[in-house]
Amino acid sequence: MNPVRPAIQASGLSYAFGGSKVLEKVTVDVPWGAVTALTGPNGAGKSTLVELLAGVRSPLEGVIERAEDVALVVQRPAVPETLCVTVRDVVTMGTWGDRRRGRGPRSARERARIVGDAIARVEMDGFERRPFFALSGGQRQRVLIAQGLARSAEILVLDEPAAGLDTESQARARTILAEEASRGIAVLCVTHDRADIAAADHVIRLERGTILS
Ligand SMILES: Nc1ncnc2c1ncn2[C@@H]1O[C@H](COP(=O)(O)OP(=O)(O)OP(=O)(O)O)[C@@H](O)[C@H]1O
Repeated sequence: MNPVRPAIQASGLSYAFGGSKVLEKVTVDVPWGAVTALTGPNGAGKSTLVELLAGVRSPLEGVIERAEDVALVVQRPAVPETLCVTVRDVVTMGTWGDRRRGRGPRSARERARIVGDAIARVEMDGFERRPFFALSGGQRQRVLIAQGLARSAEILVLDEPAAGLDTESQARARTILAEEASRGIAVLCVTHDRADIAAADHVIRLERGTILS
């Protein structure tokens, strides 16, 4: 983590689906040690922007510099019953990300500790052996947040992590993000929630594919 450079620096990002422009020369910095909320109306381009920032999509134009690996928490997916992964499996997948670089857990015991801690933080302990498909939408979302935490990445990007959560779980998710930022990592969170926006250290507003200053 280099405090001089932002965690993510992106400039002049443009993106289109087919012929229709979704992002138009967007420039954003994501700072270290803070929660940055990304907000704006439906269709503004928030998911597209976080996918570009996380490296899931490539921009048509513009430059993105990431100081570290990014953990991306996607919106809760619908999963078929034939996908027999458990809650523990889904969270454990979060620890696989850095195997190429030898940065993952050093032992099975360490992996189990990371996974157990992440599950406990989203208050899903007791559900470890449950099939992921059998969870409610909000429970799946909490498990995906735990997967993001288990990545132990320096940059955490979440696409509407509070969608479908009850009020108590939303507050818990907000606390978790603040805790992550307070240990110095960069947190970028797409949200429509007023309390999330009020609690964020920085707010980026996107409207029709451009940043409102
Ligand atoms: N796979 C796709 N194919 C074609 N168009 C798409 C696709 N995904 C998104 N779009 C379009 O790109 C625009 C931006 O979508 P995006 O999902 O980034 O918005 P958003 O701000 O995240 O919206 P929401 O708040 O509803 O989640 C929308 O007009 C949307 O219809």
